[in-house]
Amino acid sequence: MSAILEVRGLGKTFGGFTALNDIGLAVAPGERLGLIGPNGSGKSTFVNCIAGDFLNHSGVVLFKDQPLTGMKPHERARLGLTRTFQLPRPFRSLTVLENVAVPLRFSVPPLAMADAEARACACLQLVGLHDKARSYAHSLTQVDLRKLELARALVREPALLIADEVMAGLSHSEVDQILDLLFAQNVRGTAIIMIEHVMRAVTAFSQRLAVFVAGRKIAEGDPRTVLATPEVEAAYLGI
Ligand SMILES: Nc1ncnc2c1ncn2[C@@H]1O[C@H](COP(=O)(O)OP(=O)(O)OP(=O)(O)O)[C@@H](O)[C@H]1O
Repeated sequence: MSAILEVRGLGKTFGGFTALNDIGLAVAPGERLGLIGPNGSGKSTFVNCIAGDFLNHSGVVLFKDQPLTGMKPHERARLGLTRTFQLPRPFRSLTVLENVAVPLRFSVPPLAMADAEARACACLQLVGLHDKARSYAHSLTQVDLRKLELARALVREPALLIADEVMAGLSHSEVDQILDLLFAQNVRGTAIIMIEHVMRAVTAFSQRLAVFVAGRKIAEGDPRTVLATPEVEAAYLGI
């Protein structure tokens, strides 16, 4: 099969500022791709353009060979392209289970409540939150909020998940929990783009690495090779 995601010539400006400049990137089905770059290099803007939260000013995004132009985020999610947000956005007054069931209630066709809850339960089992299913989202710890954010993105069994800094601020062992969870989901067939500043996690996880600096992709390929290139060392690691 061809790439599950193919981005060609993607550009995004904010007023006169160019946040993304002619980005091309492809992800294979089931692949684990790391996307790194300094603060402000355009990683989240890239995610927002792919997920449909931002309108790109040039270029095209193809998912399963279909151009996504004009499609809203929920329509892209229905196709199997989901993302997490850097700051988890649960419905704080709903329970953990209700939060995960909600996307299924609005799927096409919508699932009945009992079916949605059964699938949500299975997903909570996968991310290790099943014992907190009846807790309210506002009562969760940071790591559990990240797991809930992931569960909400994973409950539809997406073909591609974009995990945008899901490990920020977590302890060493909490990072390992999230890594295990992402590896397990990848084994189930989901391609994953990991955007992360936690370098040990992104290098352990990624089969391929892409590096953004100032809105441009400056390197892409095998992680070791990419990290050893002088341009990446200079621009990203500040060496
Ligand atoms: N809505 C917006 N309006 C104006 N400028 C924006 C907007 N969103 C992002 N930018 C700018 O675009 C650039 C890229 O930001 P972006 O958040 O994509 O970077 P990033 O690589 O994800 O950074 P970080 O690692 O800190 O999350 C930054 O200079 C940022 O200030």
